[in-house]
Amino acid sequence: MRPGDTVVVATKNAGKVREFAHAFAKLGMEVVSMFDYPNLPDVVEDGRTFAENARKKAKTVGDALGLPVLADDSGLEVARLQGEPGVYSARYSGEGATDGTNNAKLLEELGKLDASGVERFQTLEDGTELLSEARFVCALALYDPKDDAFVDSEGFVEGDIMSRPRGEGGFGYDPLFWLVSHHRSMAELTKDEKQAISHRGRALARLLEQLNNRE
Ligand SMILES: O=c1nc[nH]c2c1ncn2[C@H]1C[C@H](O)[C@@H](COP(=O)(O)OP(=O)(O)OP(=O)(O)O)O1
Ligand SMILES: [Mg+2]
Repeated sequence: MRPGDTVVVATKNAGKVREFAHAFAKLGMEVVSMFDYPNLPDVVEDGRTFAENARKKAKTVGDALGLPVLADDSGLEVARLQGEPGVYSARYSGEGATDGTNNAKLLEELGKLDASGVERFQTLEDGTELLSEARFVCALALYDPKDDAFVDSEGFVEGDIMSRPRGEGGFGYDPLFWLVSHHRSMAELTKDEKQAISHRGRALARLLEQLNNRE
């Protein structure tokens, strides 16, 4: 990946496309996604880990196009839900899931838990409660069909799940993800702020570092 290159990202998630486009633009690279290649095969995300799913997406699309491809598999792990929704984050609320229905399902599941015996939750100035510790995970896989080789990386960010959404930025579970460090939700960060601390931003920085070290 060099300035002037076009990076193919094997995703149908518009939020991810925006974040990768923003990050790669700073490096002088353009991003295209599965929205630009409508006839690609569907990828069944049946891996047990984020890393397996990222490789599967990258390889399926890379082999179909005959081009190097970057894929992202990511999700939310919630401590009081024993790490759920994890690799099922995108389909947490079932068939036809949207960010809205997934966020509602998350609050519903946390609402079902017995709060007795649990340490009193922290409450923010506006009355929002912090319901559980959580982390976002992002696995990236860069696949080159020419030599059937992968470069992998991972990134994480820790936060807390909020009892109600705040902010308009980002996507997915961002409005429910509180960052103590910023005293804001992930959806209240600018694109640059999110890139600097997010699971995806960190995974991308690590991937680029590995590529630089090879040259
Ligand atoms: O920065 C993030 N901020 C908030 N939520 C996020 C983030 N990153 C991933 N997430 C959530 C969204 C989705 O529920 C799941 C990803 O699922 P994942 O299968 O990797 O992506 P996807 O199906 O939306 O698109 P695609 O597979 O075509 O890349 O985790
Ligand atoms: Mg997916």
